[in-house]
Amino acid sequence: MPTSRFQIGDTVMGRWPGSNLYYEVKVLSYDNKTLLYTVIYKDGTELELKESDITSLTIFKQGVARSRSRSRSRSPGRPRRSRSRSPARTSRRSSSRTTDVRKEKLKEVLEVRLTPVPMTHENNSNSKNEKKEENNTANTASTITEEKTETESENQAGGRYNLRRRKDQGDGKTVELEQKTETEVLTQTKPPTAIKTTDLEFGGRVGVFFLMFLLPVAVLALHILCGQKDASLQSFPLEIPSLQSLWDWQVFGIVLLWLLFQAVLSLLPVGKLVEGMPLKNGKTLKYRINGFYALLLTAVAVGVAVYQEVDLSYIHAHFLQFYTSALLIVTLLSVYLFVRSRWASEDELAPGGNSGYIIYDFFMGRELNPCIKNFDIKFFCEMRPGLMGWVLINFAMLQAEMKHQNLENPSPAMLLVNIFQLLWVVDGFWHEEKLLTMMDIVYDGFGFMLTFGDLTFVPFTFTCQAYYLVSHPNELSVFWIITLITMNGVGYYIFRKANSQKFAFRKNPSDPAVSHLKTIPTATGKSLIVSGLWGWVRHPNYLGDIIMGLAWSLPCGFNHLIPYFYLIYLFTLLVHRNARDECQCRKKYGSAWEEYCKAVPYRIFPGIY
Ligand SMILES: NC(=O)C1=CN([C@@H]2O[C@H](COP(=O)(O)OP(=O)(O)OC[C@H]3O[C@@H](n4cnc5c(N)ncnc54)[C@H](OP(=O)(O)O)[C@@H]3O)[C@@H](O)[C@H]2O)C=CC1
Ligand SMILES: CC(C)CCC[C@@H](C)[C@H]1CC=C2C3=C(CC[C@@]21C)[C@@]1(C)CC[C@H](O)C(C)(C)[C@@H]1CC3
Repeated sequence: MPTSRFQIGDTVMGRWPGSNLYYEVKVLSYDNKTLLYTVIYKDGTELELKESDITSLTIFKQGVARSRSRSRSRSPGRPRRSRSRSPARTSRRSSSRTTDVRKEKLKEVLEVRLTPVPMTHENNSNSKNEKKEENNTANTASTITEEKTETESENQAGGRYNLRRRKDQGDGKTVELEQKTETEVLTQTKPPTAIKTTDLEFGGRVGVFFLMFLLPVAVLALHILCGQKDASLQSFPLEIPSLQSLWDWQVFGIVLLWLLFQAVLSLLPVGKLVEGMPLKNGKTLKYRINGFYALLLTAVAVGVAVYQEVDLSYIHAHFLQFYTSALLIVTLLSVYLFVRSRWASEDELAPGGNSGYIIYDFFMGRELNPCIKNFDIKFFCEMRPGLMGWVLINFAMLQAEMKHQNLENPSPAMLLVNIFQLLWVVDGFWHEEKLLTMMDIVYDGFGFMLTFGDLTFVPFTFTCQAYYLVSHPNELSVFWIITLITMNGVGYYIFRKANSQKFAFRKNPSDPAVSHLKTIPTATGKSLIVSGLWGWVRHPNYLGDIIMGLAWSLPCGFNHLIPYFYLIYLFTLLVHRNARDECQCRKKYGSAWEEYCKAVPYRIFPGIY
């Protein structure tokens, strides 16, 4: 009969899963069967820990004192080796790695896997920055991170991997790893088993099956409605196009050339090379951040084409054919992605697209970062052809409007829609690097949903206001123009300020631009901003985006609902995304998140819970 070393009620130091940080915890109970202690952290989080992840207060203090004196006596020339629990930190490391560093990285990755959510948005923080943020939690946490010597770290490694969350948070994803010594981990030939997706989104298999047909049909319906004289929803379906009119080989060729052109631009050796977030296998992919240059070069190419009297209104005249061509490419690409994922190692699979159900996994995407050599197909599709295509199509609609309505200059409504959306796209490319830390890149697989979203949904629905205005002119008074410019400006300010503030804070909380902000410390060492925009609502960046979305639709007037499609989509997507993100934050930050929710009760809209 095993006996426990620590007693119920004892205050001891417990390791936080996925880290080298020790916190003061209270022992709540001991399970003789699993040999696990249930402990409660000061922030209220309850976890199950192994005995080897618990140490008594006295031994812990002696250990810290010993390692401090050791670090003091270290020769000044020898670099201090600091270990991180953050996957982001590793992204700054030199690409020529030593075996030691690789080992350490693998350990970190394994540690990170123990965290309830296999992702982090923290980006490129260096050890100094991270340390600063940890200091925010100094009142609750003690860290031996900096003081650890290599031998100590490695000795400890053996017992580090099976910290277990006390409660499965209901996400159905495995958060437990078998205990392995570091040597076992490094010499194993097979990567650890991938997390199986059991918690299905979007209504599961049946839901995604219908979505897969509904989405393309909905976009088609939107086109038909936007393009026909009477764009009211009641008049649907009026002008159903013949099957023949949906296809044109020349258009298909143009779409292929566009994709190729954007792919070549993305490979140009201009712009900085940055490392993405560490993958499960410990590797990081390198990305060339040259989207802004690619946008400029695309603008030059389009300028030259217009100068050569290429009639861009061709895009308007063949809009449906462009859509069907893109849809065919999306379908073929999704099949390719699904088939190639059969050869992907389990480690390369996305946590959300590995249910074992073909339809579901095809839709959600099995592989996280499908690459051809160094070319990350997902990262490319997410930003390049769709976003650039959006701006190009808008411009083509502007030309089509002048042609169809015999105008010498584009209408103010068309100009506003073009300028507002161009500003957003330029902003996206200017901050392209930040995309690397987003949920879509770090967490979601690349399947039909994202390929469809990136290559057809973005260019063919985000352009619906401009498409609508070609055949539905709307006069705008000066008052309206000023109101819309102000609205877009306010939305953009909130969107940009909130995103930049969070990014700067995650990078370096002591940055003078953000150091004045009030924060709530969390047990993970990261803090949550609780003042300024992030103290107003819990997702101010979404609010800014929605205000902009409204300013993009209002220029089309109030005659029809159809130009408000983007706003309705954005609202639905961001409300769903907010719920998804909050669920993950609750798991990541436990009671600190609850405290944040109490301090900032509104989700996206001020005054609305
Ligand atoms: N137009 C469109 O189609 C779409 C636009 N977008 C836009 O993209 C942008 C990014 O969106 P998205 O990635 O979804 O979400 P966020 O940029 O809001 O990222 C959410 C993460 O931020 C961190 N966080 C949350 N609250 C706080 C806080 N108080 N203090 C510090 N960190 C906090 C958490 O991660 P951690 O703590 O781990 O850092 C959380 O997981 C938004 O502006 C959105 O509007 C997004 C989707 C579609
Ligand atoms: C119902 C559809 C299939 C859903 C598709 C959703 C996608 C179109 C969007 C999901 C998140 C996106 C983002 C951008 C584009 C649209 C998609 C892919 C974004 C890259 C655009 C540029 C911005 O600056 C951004 C903030 C980086 C956006 C991030 C999210």
